[in-house]
Amino acid sequence: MSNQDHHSHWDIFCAVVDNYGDIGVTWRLAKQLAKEYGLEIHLWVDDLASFAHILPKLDPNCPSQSFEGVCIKHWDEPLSLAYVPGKVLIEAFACELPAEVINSITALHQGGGKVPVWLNLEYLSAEDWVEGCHGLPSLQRSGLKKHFYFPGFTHKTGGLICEADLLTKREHWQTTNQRLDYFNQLGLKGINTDDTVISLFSYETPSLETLCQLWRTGEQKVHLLVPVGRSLNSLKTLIGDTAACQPGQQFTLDKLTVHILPMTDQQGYDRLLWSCDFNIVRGEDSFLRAQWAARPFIWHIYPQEEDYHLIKLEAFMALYCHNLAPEIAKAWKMLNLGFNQGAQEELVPLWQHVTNAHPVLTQHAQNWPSDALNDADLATRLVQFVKNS
Ligand SMILES: Cc1cn([C@H]2C[C@H](O)[C@@H](COP(=O)(O)OP(=O)(O)O[C@H]3O[C@@H](C)[C@H](O)[C@@H](O)[C@H]3O)O2)c(=O)[nH]c1=O
Repeated sequence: MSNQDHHSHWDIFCAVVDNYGDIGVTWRLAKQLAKEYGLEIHLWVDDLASFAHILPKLDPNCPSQSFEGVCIKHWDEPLSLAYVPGKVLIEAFACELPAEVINSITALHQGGGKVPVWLNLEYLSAEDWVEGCHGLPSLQRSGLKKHFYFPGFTHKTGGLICEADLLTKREHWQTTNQRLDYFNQLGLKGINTDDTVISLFSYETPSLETLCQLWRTGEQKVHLLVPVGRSLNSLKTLIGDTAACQPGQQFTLDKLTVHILPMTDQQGYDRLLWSCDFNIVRGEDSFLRAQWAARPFIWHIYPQEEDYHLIKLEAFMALYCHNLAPEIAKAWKMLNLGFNQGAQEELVPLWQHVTNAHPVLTQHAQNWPSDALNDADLATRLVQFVKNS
């Protein structure tokens, strides 16, 4: 037995492909495992500059630093920091692990040592096949075994990331009506109690032009809160040169006010979602956080080749609408599908339908988290999975 057998830490490797979803998901998981399970977590990230957008305190030039009980390490090539095998090795979203890591666990295996439980954390999907693939082993040429870990919405999958106290905190925030104070803290001006507030964190789509025109000419005052980033590219016809937009700016056009926000840390973004009447979210992590925010939302799913993402969208919508009144479910689904397909005028009646159904959709959104979580969240199931491995 080598000395390395005694290391109990977990390593999570994350390659930032584009956007913030890969790092967003792994950072949430790392924080939760450290806080709720007292685990020593090493989060290896190849792009610290991107990470700093959602963790502003991070120093992109520092190779090793700790926040919220997680040791964040720079994953460069060749690896400057030594990798020491721990209890668990997670490769996020099939990222290719560094050669040093593979060599190290292979040598350990060949020497008869105890190798880490090796998992590939997959993307979230509500499709049926996920249940059958969750947990399956894949035998590597080296003789090592890697398991596929699939997050999901049913009890036969790997579950969904949700911190133990999150829903209680969110409920307290909403019942004590902290949103106007929060908007003030963010420096947003002119939002009154009865105004409609919508957050926007999407990819580019012409649907936004149509919705903005609708909000502009409606009866109700609408505030659109837009963190700097890709959504702004779709607001050019509305507010002009969006490349020059700075956080803190706001543009009022008839009944619509667009507020440009800075990106905040994840806790700040959660609070934004909890504070809005409606959220437009994207990708994987903001999509899930909008569900925990218990408010109606549109999901702009990450586009994939041959429109595969639309299959994933349909699978989720079918699950989400399972016990929603059919007429409302139909309008909400068509609104989501249309938004993802860049629909324009067709969205107008759908938005109106969804707005009229806002109280029903909000009630539905409040019931959803317990249905989605089933018996346990992802971290709880993951810790159990490792114990059983
Ligand atoms: C707007 C905002 C977001 N965030 C966080 C929330 C999330 O953790 C993260 C955004 O991630 P997502 O919502 O998943 O959207 P994304 O588009 O950034 O990420 C995507 O990346 C692709 C590579 C993946 O394949 C997709 O599945 C998806 O995850 O940014 C903040 O922390 N502060 C902010 O102000």
